[in-house]
Amino acid sequence: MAEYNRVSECVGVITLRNPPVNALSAAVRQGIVDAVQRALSDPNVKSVVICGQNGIFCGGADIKEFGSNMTGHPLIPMIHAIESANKPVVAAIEGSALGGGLELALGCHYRIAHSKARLGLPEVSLGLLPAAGGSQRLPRLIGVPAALNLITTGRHVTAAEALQLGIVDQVTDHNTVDAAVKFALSVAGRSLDPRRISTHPCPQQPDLDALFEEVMQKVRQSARGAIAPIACVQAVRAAATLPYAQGMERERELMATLFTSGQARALQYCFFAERAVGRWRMPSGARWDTSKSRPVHKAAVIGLGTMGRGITVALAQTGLSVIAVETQEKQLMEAKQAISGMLERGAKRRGVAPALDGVIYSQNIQAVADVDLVIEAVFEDIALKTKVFQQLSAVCKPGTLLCTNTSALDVDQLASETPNPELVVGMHFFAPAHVMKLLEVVYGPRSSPQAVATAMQLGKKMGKASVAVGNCRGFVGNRMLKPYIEEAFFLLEEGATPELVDQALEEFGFPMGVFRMSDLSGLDVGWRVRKGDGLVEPGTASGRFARIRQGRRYSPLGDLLCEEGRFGQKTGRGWYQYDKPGSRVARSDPWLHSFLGAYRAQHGLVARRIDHQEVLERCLYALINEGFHILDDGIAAGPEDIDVIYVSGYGWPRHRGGPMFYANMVGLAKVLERLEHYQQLHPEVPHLQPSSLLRRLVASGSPPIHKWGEAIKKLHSQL
Ligand SMILES: C[C@H](O)[C@H](C)C(=O)SCCNC(=O)CCNC(=O)[C@H](O)C(C)(C)COP(=O)([O-])OP(=O)([O-])OC[C@H]1O[C@@H](n2cnc3c(N)ncnc32)[C@H](O)[C@@H]1OP(=O)([O-])[O-]
Repeated sequence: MAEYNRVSECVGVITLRNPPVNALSAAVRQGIVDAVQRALSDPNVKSVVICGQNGIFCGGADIKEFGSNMTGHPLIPMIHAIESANKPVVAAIEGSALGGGLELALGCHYRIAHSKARLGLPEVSLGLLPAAGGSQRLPRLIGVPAALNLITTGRHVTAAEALQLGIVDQVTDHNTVDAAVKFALSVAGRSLDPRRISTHPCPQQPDLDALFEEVMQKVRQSARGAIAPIACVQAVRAAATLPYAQGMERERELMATLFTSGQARALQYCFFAERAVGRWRMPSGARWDTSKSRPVHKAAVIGLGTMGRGITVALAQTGLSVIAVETQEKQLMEAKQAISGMLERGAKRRGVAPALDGVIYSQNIQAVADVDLVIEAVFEDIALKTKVFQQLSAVCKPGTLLCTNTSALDVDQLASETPNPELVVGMHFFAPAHVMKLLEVVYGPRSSPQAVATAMQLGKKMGKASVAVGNCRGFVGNRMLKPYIEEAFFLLEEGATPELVDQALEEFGFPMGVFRMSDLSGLDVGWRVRKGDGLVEPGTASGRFARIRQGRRYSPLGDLLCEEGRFGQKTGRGWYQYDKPGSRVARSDPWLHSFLGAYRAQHGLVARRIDHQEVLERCLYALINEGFHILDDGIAAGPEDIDVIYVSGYGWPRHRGGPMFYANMVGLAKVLERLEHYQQLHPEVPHLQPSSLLRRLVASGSPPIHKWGEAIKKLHSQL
């Protein structure tokens, strides 16, 4: 709701009250309408200030209302009534003014912001566009290019940048409401016509068509199938070419195409899923709100290879002091240089001083004796990691949390090498660790809730999307990736090409298909893991048993390429060819195509036509099916955990919501039917065998995704 007071005798102050972000719910909108009416009809009131309680102006329209029929006073006429008021209305912006919140402020005649405030129109990140006049008023206020940038990216700007752009009139370091009241007093009685943004013509832009063409091309390229960014460009074009009223009509039309779209639902699901994973819970019943994290003032990183360097930077950027340990002197010197460079570049981008002094380098593991938390990032070898954990147990002070950055090894096995297994968790970062958002916090059966709480808290502090998952081979992300990659290999055997498979996945929205991604990360990485799994035996890549390993279908295609030294970009040859080792532009390789032909002939395989639909169904449904096994095993607490992992760490297109959300959109019965179809065709492929949880969910009427949690609990209780 919105509260109304009169201060300084003649200033009406309207305070939005809807914790935690004063979202413009129906009650708040009605409260504003009533309060504005009171202020305008009170002869004692000369000017008005609008602000938000608890140091935040307004987080925009209430996203929770989008799922149901919108009721209450509409936003557009509410804002119009403020703009056309005959008394100056000043917005006092603290914390955030986002989406409808900024649109409300743009309807006011003046805007005062606190220096720490953030402003923006992030609707595009929810699959929408600024639909309360923002797409028409912002270009009129700050010009077309700047408005296009803010609206198509959805980025938040600082108060300083907002002042420079002309969005706000004043920035203060003091109490913003007081500053706004003082300002409101100073502008009482002034003409307001020049302050009604909607009445302004849009600043002329030379060569408008060329600008919009260029922006639309860029947006289409980066959108990868998302429709909202394109609609945002079209809405701003309306502002630049049409009178305000017609522009508003165009804004309304475009919003109508987006509001009920599957993409908007997927992106709003992601918004809430990213907040839901912070409310973690373990099968033991331990939860985020009943488990206290330990304070971490000092941390350490053991092993300064690529991952160790990125982790050190991510920790140092939080302001923590970090001990970075590397036993090899040459490696240590190289790491120091690399880390300093990353810290300086990061600080420059964020406009802050680099935290170089926060990192202490050492060759001696003794140096970590008094830290609160250690992250081990040495080479992915269980024997080496075990030795490091034994050394740490001997060196570290009591209570120090021992975390491993392993991407696939058994966290509980490492824990068993220490006297306090409850202090051991996995912190699985993704390369580059100081850039990639995702962090899998892996708990073993003996990890304490406090250890999980501390790792999750540290992840949040590093700005990571931290997801708590159980310990198993490959945890969640890599475990689901395995059947996805295997299906891609099988499709090559049956007639597909890397180009066809990658094109299907990239049109779906992935930044890179399986084979381009494999060339980037290096084919030898997967080869080493398959060797570790005992799947690769010398000389078994040909002959009758080449395509059956451990009792199931196996494709040695990747192994054969590695035996040829084709590791991908780093060798200039992989599934594609590259101009030279290290270059990134993939080109079709005739050698690879004739190799596939020869391989099929050798194994009596006849190539057949494979379409994009089959590629998507086999690769994505195999991945999703593993997701259901993971939910059934309790390794992930809910579908949101899996979806946040895939969207923030594996390139799953955000406008598709994530693998489990996508399965829900496609329909669980359809996913089950297609898996059964392919399983019949390929009985030697166990990962196509539908998960029993999927079967049971379909049998129980395919409940909507937000009901899966309770449905799974109920199904488990019936077992
Ligand atoms: C017509 C108009 O054109 C259109 C159509 C629109 O206006 S569309 C809407 C456009 N607005 C946005 O895109 C802004 C979205 N919000 C944010 O970016 C951030 O929230 C924040 C404002 C920067 C604060 O960050 P935070 O880190 O301090 O807290 P939090 O954990 O994120 O959020 C705290 C709690 O508030 C909830 N919440 C936040 N914003 C909300 C919103 N707009 N509606 C409903 N709930 C919201 C959130 O789910 C969480 O709930 P819970 O998990 O505790 O139950």
